[in-house]
Amino acid sequence: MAALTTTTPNRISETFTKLKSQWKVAFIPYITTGDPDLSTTAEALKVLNSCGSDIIELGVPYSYPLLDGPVIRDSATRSLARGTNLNKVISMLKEVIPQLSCPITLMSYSNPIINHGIVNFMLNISEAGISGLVVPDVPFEETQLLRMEAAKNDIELVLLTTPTTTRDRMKDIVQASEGFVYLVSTVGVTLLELVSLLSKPEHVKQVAEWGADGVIVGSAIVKVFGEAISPLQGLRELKTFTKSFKLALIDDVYVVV
Ligand SMILES: O=P(O)(O)OC[C@@H](O)[C@@H](O)c1c[nH]c2ccccc12
Repeated sequence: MAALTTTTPNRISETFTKLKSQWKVAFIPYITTGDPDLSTTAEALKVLNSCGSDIIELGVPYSYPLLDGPVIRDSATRSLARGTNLNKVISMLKEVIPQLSCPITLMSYSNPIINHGIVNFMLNISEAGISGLVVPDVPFEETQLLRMEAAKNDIELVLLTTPTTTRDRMKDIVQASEGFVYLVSTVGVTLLELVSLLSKPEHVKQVAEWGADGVIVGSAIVKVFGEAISPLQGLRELKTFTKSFKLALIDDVYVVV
């Protein structure tokens, strides 16, 4: 049982330590579970894994994804319309994660977690092989219970900051966050600039050159499935797309200071 093992080889923090020692920047694609359907998500995870993703961020669809942009919001709506729920997500992950070599971070709004029960949720995702968790709608001050239950199950709880987070609060968040600290580039003008920036491989490269330890690409990847004429076509495009992003990050040597 994963929850009881003392050494989890696939910790997010270990992945970053390894990449940093090689002067590499983590490539982290985001996809929404169940869009277009759960079996395609399972295949997409295998494609992302085999194309060199360092970590994969997987979204649990939610009906009020207030912190998401239009592309991810639409993909959550499509997924929920197909009947995706947390139990189905967990069962799918139990099957697929053993076939992957990169760690998976789950992204879920607080509501599905609370409905499932926090204690059960952490136990179940840990048993499924999940390594990290992002809960974007819980303010840092209210993350204590989540952090405690995550720690019991060897799940790294990733905390978020934004460009407007005060210095003092940011210090506390950086100290408490596990795996990595998620700098959300989605406030005001920064939002528009950075979101549009991260839609092409060269943009990812630019962010890496600014000194980030990793880059997360969500909307641009999710769009591939939204626009594909079939799940199979979506998977094909996902492959090409992921390879081009990954290539942009490895075709140069970065010195991150
Ligand atoms: O879509 P972008 O701009 O490429 O960024 C990834 C981001 O969408 C993903 O990590 C994410 C999905 N849902 C979120 C909620 C809050 C913050 C971040 C997220």
